[in-house]
Amino acid sequence: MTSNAGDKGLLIVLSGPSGVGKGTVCSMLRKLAPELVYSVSATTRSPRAGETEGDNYFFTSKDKFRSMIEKDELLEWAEYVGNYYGTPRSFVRDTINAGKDIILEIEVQGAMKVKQKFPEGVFIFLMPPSLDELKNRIETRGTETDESIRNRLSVAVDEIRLLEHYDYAVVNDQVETACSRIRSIITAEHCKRERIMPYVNSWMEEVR
Ligand SMILES: Nc1ncnc2c1ncn2[C@@H]1O[C@H](COP(=O)(O)OP(=O)(O)OP(=O)(O)O)[C@@H](O)[C@H]1O
Ligand SMILES: Nc1nc2c(ncn2[C@@H]2O[C@H](COP(=O)(O)O)[C@@H](O)[C@H]2O)c(=O)[nH]1
Repeated sequence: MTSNAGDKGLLIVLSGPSGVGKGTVCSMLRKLAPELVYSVSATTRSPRAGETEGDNYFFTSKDKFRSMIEKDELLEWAEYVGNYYGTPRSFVRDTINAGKDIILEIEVQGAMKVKQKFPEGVFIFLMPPSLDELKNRIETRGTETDESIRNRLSVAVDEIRLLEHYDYAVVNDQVETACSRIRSIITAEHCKRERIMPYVNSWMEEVR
């Protein structure tokens, strides 16, 4: 959904532990809600099979990543299980200034940094139906080494503890249902921000 002319778009942050299904939910949202814009992050991790430059991530060296930090080109960045991840600032700024809604799919440390800088953002935490199911999902995805799975699961509980700092929790039981919940949140946030009082006042003038 795009905002009224002249208004800024929403900055939506989708976080949650590794393997909960953030990427899967975002892929389906891309189909169901093509008007939403997706922020592509920079990372120092290696591409997985099937991942492409500029679509999944901007894959960068540690030196290049440090230079992006020094030049203040990142809205936020974090170190996550041995690699750096960060959100290019200019794309986010240009998108919301153009009145379009943008989604950042990022981990919790980065989300909290965005919240400090941009408290008017919409912060959504994607929850697994259970910790066993989270483990099952990250294992069956088949992309991580045993060590990476252990590291990712070991930070998951601390990540879930930060849930209270988010505006919404969405359980990813079924992908379609989770997408529908997220779309409802976006619609509600637009309704909350629309300046309806001028319209209401003009109707009231007519009935007076
Ligand atoms: N609702 C769901 N029900 C069952 N399986 C799911 C569901 N959502 C995602 N999955 C599966 O769980 C695995 C992890 O999903 P995904 O890669 O989207 O997670 P992620 O949160 O983006 O992980 P990461 O943070 O590591 O990138 C995938 O194999 C995906 O197909
Ligand atoms: N703080 C940030 N976290 C990010 C960003 N882009 C992705 N992520 C998160 O990192 C983990 C690991 O991702 P993976 O692709 O290696 O599985 C996951 O939680 C992502 O959401 C970012 O720009 N900043």
